[in-house]
This record gives sequence, C-alpha cells and structure tokens, in this order.
Amino acid sequence: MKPQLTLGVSLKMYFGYQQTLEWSRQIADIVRRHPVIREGQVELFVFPSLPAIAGTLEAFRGTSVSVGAQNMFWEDAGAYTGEVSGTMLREMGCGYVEIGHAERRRYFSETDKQIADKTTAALRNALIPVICIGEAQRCTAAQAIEQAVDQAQQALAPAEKQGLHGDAILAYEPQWAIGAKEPASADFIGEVCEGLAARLAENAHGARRVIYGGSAGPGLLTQLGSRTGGLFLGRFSHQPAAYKAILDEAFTLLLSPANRS
Ligand SMILES: O=C[C@H](O)COP(=O)(O)O
Repeated sequence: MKPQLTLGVSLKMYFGYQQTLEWSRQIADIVRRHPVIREGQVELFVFPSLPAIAGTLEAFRGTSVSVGAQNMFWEDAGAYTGEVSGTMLREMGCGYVEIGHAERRRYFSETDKQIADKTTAALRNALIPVICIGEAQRCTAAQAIEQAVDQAQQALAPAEKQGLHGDAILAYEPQWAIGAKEPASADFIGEVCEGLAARLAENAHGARRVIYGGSAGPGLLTQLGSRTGGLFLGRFSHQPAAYKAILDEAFTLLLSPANRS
C-alpha cells in the first residue's frame, strides 16, 4: 500500500556529529515501538549533515526510516571538489535527497536550472527527490499555488523529458514561514497543499506527494488532517518527545474513518 502520510526531518547544520547519532538512536527507538509503523502507511525520512550519513544509516538500520542528504551535485562523477554525487548516496543506502531548499537558494545562489539538474540526477540515481518550493513573500493561496506549480514544473521538466518518471516529493515551504515562531495558518497550508497536489497530478507519471514545511511541529498535522500529504520538519523535531507526539498524531489521523474508507 502506498504511504498516506510522509514525515521528513532535515537536521540542517544544527547538530554536532555525536549529537546527530544520539538523536537518531532515540528516534529509531521511538519508531521501532510506535504503533503507527504497523499501519504501514507512513513514509519516514531523515536528512543529517553529510559526514553523519553513514552513522545515521546504521542507527536506523532495521527501521522504516530512510536516510538521505540535504543536497547533492548534478553530475555523477568527476572533478567537482567538495561536491557529493547521487551515485555515492545511492551506493551508501540513501533513498531520498533534498533539492533546492530556500537556504541553498539564498546562501549559495542556487538557480532553477541547477535545481532541475539536481532533480534529474536524483531520479537518474533512483533517489526520491524532496524538492523544496514556496513563495518568498506572503501572498494569497492562489498566488502561492501558481508560484509553487511553476517551481515544481521547472524542477521536474528536464527529468520528465528524459523519461525519468520516478516518485518525487514536493515540500511546500513558504519562505517566510521557515525559521519562524509558528507555521503558516492551517487554512492557508491546506488550501495551497490541496491545490498544488491537484495541479501536479494532472500530467504526472510518477507519484507526486505534497508535504508542508516551515516551523511545523506538534499539533499541526491534527489541524491539517488529510489536507496535506505530511510534514517536512526542522527545529520542532529536535526533541524526541516532539517527534513522538507527531507520530501519535499521524496514528490518530490514519485511524480516522475518513482514511479508513
Ligand atoms: O527543512 C526544513 C524546513 O526548512 C523547516 O525548518 P523549520 O521548521 O526549522 O522552520
């Protein structure tokens, strides 16, 4: 059965090496015991810093949590000092990779073309790209949908032209809600995620799951219900208890009659 809810975490550059491994072990322990896993409809992934990927893979071995990178390069090998290929990520056992986060656009000047090339390289290497999209300034939900659809299509079009039709996750992250005190309102998120999912489903070959990120934490999934495909978590997953609370919400949501019919 395809997952009905996706819960991803990016640790960004917040944790040290040992701290990442300790957090991963604690989360692995929570996941192993949690009843939501028996439902089999939750897709879980974690993006640690690059040097911690091997240890994080080890910490989550035997669980349903996939590990991936926060970034990758668009070529598979060559003279690209400091970069990491999708080929190596795949070889290590990664299943996912984050592409085009707003912070990479802001601090490393990543362009739409580079994001599209990275998306293509991810799909070429059988990695599920988690493509970050979202408007820079507050706007209406209709305007946010248009901008997000445009960004998603730009990222995916070259891969689709090459016949790379693997699954992709679209992380809708309004840039003004990243690193904020609270997320966008549930009404706004729901409207954008639903609109975006409907538009992306129109011509897609592979599955296109839409999840929300930007100061998401405990309580949000319950407010959103089935209006989003899941959450892309940052700071508010740093406490293992908060992560467990979000899994509890996922469990309740998946057991609700609307999801059972
Ligand atoms: O990668 C995750 C998102 O940018 C959200 O981060 P945040 O929840 O810390 O705002």
